[in-house]
Amino acid sequence: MTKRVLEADSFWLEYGSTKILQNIYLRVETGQTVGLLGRNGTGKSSLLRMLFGTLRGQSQSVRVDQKYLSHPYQHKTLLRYLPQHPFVPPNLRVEAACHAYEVPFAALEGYFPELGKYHTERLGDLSGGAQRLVETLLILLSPVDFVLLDEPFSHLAPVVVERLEEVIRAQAQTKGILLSDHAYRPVLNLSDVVYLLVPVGRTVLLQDPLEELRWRGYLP
Ligand SMILES: Nc1ncnc2c1ncn2[C@@H]1O[C@H](COP(=O)(O)OP(=O)(O)OP(=O)(O)O)[C@@H](O)[C@H]1O
Repeated sequence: MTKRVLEADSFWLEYGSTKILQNIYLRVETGQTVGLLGRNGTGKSSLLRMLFGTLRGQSQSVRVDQKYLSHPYQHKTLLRYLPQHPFVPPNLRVEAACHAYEVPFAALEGYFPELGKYHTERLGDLSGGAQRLVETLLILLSPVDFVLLDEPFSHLAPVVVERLEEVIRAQAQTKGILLSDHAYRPVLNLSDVVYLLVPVGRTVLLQDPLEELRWRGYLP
């Protein structure tokens, strides 16, 4: 299978006179998981939204296989994005959501048999954690080349996080996965490459992640 490469650079984002992003370079290949860490408010979610194309900054360059894309989200088989907050309409049933995202319900159930009973439930009637898990799987198992995951581990019990790590590992055989989460251990376990977003709005490619995360003040 031919490798595809997603790149972000020249991102410039200001809210009013506050600079958020200004010196960004990030690269994800299919077959690879890339971690994105950073303290609260450094701009990780903004970066992911700009990469997806739904947030426009003062400038941005998103390229796939060296070709510039102005609205990446419009390329249906290219990439999908898991936002931090619920995004599936709460009155939609799980089976209908699967259909909309082109993910067979059996695939969800295959990884998490306990989701089997929710087939005809409305998303909004699930527990917060179950809803988050279903939404994360819808994105992760989508038939696309790249997935952007913003805090996929939040709201999940540790045992579920561990199993979700396995799903990410399996999907990263063919997809490029950009993973941002404060649960840094799973991020470091899974990632082939790790970037740290440091103030003001600059990505640093980490050579020795644990060591550098300590001396840069991300870890205590
Ligand atoms: N619409 C907006 N208007 C003004 N400021 C905003 C807006 N959206 C985000 N910000 C600011 O931009 C900064 C970056 O926010 P963002 O959510 O991207 O950070 P983050 O690194 O994802 O944070 P966290 O780890 O806490 O989720 C924050 O200081 C936030 O307050």
